[in-house]
Amino acid sequence: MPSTSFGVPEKYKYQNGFGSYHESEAVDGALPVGANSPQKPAYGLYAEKLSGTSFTAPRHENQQTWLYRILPAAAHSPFEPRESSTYDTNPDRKKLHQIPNQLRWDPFDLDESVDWVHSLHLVAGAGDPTMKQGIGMFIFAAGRPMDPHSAFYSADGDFLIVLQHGVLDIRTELGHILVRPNEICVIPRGIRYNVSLPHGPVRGYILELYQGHFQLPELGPIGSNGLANARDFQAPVASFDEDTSSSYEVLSKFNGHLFAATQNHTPFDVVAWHGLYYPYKYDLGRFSTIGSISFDHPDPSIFTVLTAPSDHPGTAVADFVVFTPRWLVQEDTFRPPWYHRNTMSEFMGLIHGQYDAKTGGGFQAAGASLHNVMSAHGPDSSTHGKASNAELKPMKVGEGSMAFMFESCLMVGVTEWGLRTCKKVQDDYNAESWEPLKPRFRRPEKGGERKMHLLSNGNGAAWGTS
Ligand SMILES: O=C(O)Cc1cc(O)ccc1O
Ligand SMILES: [Fe+2]
Repeated sequence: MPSTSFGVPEKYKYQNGFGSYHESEAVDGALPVGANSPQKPAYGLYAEKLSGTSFTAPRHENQQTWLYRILPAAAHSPFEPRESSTYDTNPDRKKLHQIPNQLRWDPFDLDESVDWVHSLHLVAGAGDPTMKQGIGMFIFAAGRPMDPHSAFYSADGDFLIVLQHGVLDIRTELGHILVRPNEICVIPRGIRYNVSLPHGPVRGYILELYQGHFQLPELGPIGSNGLANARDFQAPVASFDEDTSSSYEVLSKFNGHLFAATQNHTPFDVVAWHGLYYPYKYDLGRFSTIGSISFDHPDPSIFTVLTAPSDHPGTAVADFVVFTPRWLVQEDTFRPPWYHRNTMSEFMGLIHGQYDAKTGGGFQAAGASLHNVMSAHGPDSSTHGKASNAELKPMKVGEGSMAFMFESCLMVGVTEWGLRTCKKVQDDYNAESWEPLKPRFRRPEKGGERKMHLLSNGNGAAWGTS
């Protein structure tokens, strides 16, 4: 296999940029010039359009891609239902338990017996893919490559894949993506792909977005750079096979159910493509983290990598937020997150290391937690004890660690699998985390003890205290 100068195989070349118009041809001249659908596309290819938004979506949201392929995707037998009694990603509302409890899961097991398609477990979600509304949160754990003569797609939404263990070799219609530790990958609705596992078992989390697409958050006063920079997102280059004589299976996740169709040609026959609708990956190590350099703990929205907005500005159906290694330098500040109850729901996972708000040991890599709408939470008792007495010198937290959050404006329900079948829910979460907190209130002996922080002249306080 040809290699680049860095030893990375040629097939894993990428084009850089988020939301960028990209074009790629594996054979010179395969992309038509100045037109999308010529009467006879070059080399006898078929032109096929793949739309990720309605045709008439506003220009800044519009995402369409033109594919030039050996045979159109439509050339297959009718889809048949598959494994309907066992395939368990169906997000039917009746199966979701909406409960106010704080939930935490022990690390999910690796499962070497299944491939990618059968590795998907819906843990929690809200909404309904048939209405193109809401989200699904999945755990995946697989140990077998997909049959190389198969391709999978989800008609339900975009997959944001957060890899926790192993390496994913994803062959998509638009080219290859190698997802390595600490990387995430987005595969938009409808794109067909095959997952093989070059380094053995894999495990991780998926946020499926039933509505819209992910975008970079606004930067506001931060300015034009910072957080996830557009240039660090990588899309594949065109790469194709020519097999038109053996049998392939196309698997579809359609409203959470599995369907299969057969065809006598490879689904990976796209010789060239151009457009705005494509899969991409991002290395979380490239996230340029921003924080307070004076006092107080800022909202975690400053850690947003990608956001999927609702119709209401500033309110996300899903934010993907990362807690990266970072310096904390705030003066006179309780540095971990404050105790809080939020209108948004928060599903958290840990890729590796230790999350600085939960040092009690119960939140582990490959585990998860859910703090639903208005469910009270915050640092566990051990973290509170340490942080309220810590010497406030500059301190690096999260070294070697990567925690993340799927935050949503929607109330999230937990599936039967998430609540019971997986057998990972911790029954001592509250008892270990917050119930041990002791009252610390004491009445002032005389006068007040109102303090102003170091940077203020204190005038405001002086009027109100003795
Ligand atoms: O609950 C959590 O650990 C996530 C979180 C982190 C933070 O810094 C502020 C608020 C918040 O919900
Ligand atoms: Fe929180």
